[in-house]
Amino acid sequence: MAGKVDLDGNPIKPITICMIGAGGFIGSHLCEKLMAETPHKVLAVDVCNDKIKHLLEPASLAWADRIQFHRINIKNDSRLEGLIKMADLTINLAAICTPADYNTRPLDTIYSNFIDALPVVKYCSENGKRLIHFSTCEVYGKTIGAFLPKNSPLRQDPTYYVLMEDASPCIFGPIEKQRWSYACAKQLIERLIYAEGAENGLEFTIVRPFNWIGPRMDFIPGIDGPSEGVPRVLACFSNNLLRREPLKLVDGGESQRTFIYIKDAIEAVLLMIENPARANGHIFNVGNPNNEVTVRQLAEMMTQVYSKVSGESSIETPTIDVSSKEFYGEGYDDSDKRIPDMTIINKQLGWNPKTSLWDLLESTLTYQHRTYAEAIKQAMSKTTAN
Ligand SMILES: NC(=O)c1ccc[n+]([C@@H]2O[C@H](COP(=O)([O-])OP(=O)(O)OC[C@H]3O[C@@H](n4cnc5c(N)ncnc54)[C@H](O)[C@@H]3O)[C@@H](O)[C@H]2O)c1
Ligand SMILES: O=C(O)[C@H]1O[C@H](OP(=O)(O)OP(=O)(O)OC[C@H]2O[C@@H](n3ccc(=O)[nH]c3=O)[C@H](O)[C@@H]2O)[C@H](O)[C@@H](O)[C@@H]1O
Repeated sequence: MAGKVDLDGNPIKPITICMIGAGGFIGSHLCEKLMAETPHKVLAVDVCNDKIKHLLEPASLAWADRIQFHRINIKNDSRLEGLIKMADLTINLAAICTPADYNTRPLDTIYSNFIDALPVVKYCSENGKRLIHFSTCEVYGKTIGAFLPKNSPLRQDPTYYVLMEDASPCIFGPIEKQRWSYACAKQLIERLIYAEGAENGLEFTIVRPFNWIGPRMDFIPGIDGPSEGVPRVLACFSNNLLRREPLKLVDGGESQRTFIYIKDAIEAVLLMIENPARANGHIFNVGNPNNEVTVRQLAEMMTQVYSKVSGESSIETPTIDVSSKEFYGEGYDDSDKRIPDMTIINKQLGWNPKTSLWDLLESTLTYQHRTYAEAIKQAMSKTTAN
């Protein structure tokens, strides 16, 4: 670790990071990376710490004096400002960020993604502290191409679908499509942060993740989350595979996504942390443009990979179609296609994703099988016995 330099050859000084939402999927991987590979300290803020317990206990861990957990709900806790003041950098990950909530709990979604993020921005700005804020690729909404006639050759032209931080518009559906409550709240907090930078000199970086996936993402309903809960697609499909039930394709599974392995994405975040001069003032797409599939193709790949890692043959009807109204309820809508432009992150940080979709699914589904298969079997046999 000693002697590590940044991208411009300057020595990297150890810093203290206030990480809000550290107990979630991305936070847990970022904490792991910071503890294992850097000298930085983390003040980990979250309402729960299940996903980082292995980094907090036992006290004999090599990094024990570099990570502290603070159980704080940022909605209403006066300790937050003190922690931000103690740190050199604040990273805000806290948010409601599962699509099943956007149309069913739009108020909680807007409060979580905008109102609750406001004091964090304000404390950073007032105290002259650097902020890395987690936004989302959903701020782009739908592509321009989605509005072209179905048979238009322009749909094949990247100008109409590649998403660029400094050029693409943000295209959301009507207000009654409450799906967009999340994207709209994230867009407004981005604009506020940008304005704090322009008017008050806030040093900020905004991250727009494009479907980061991997171990510890969300929960498996009925095992480590509510039975009726609907997590993001990786956990939904994992749950179906573990229970040997068909994977549900919403509205035909035609939407397209690019998936990136969490470990590749965390490398990009570490570069932002350790290269402030190159990251400040920028908005970065972080995704893998080479890993594009339709949701239907994702279901087929996951079925094949799960069969390989579990040694179980796949079921006779591996997928079924469901309507979005049935699956998510009234007010759902969808992004059609998400290809990140990589120009800015390449130029500023020289970063590129590495892991193919096949490889990332193999390591992730190996983890899902190892972590949950036994618990699911037991839960299912209990249900049958009752
Ligand atoms: N995973 C992705 O691919 C992805 C994609 C786009 C954007 N993002 C953004 O990245 C961030 C992190 O996402 P994630 O996938 O790790 O989600 P996550 O739900 O696993 O983590 C969010 C964490 O924030 C905590 N949190 C929420 N509200 C809080 C509050 N009021 N006080 C304290 N803690 C609170 C939660 O307990 C949770 O541990 C979010 O802002 C999300 O919008 C993630
Ligand atoms: O990950 C991201 O980059 C962003 O996008 C996600 O949104 P989305 O990709 O729509 O969410 P998923 O739940 O992962 O769904 C992906 C697609 O799979 C479909 N789906 C989901 C679950 C399922 O069981 N079946 C199914 O067909 C959805 O309708 C959607 O088209 C979430 O909004 C955020 O976590 C994040 O901001």
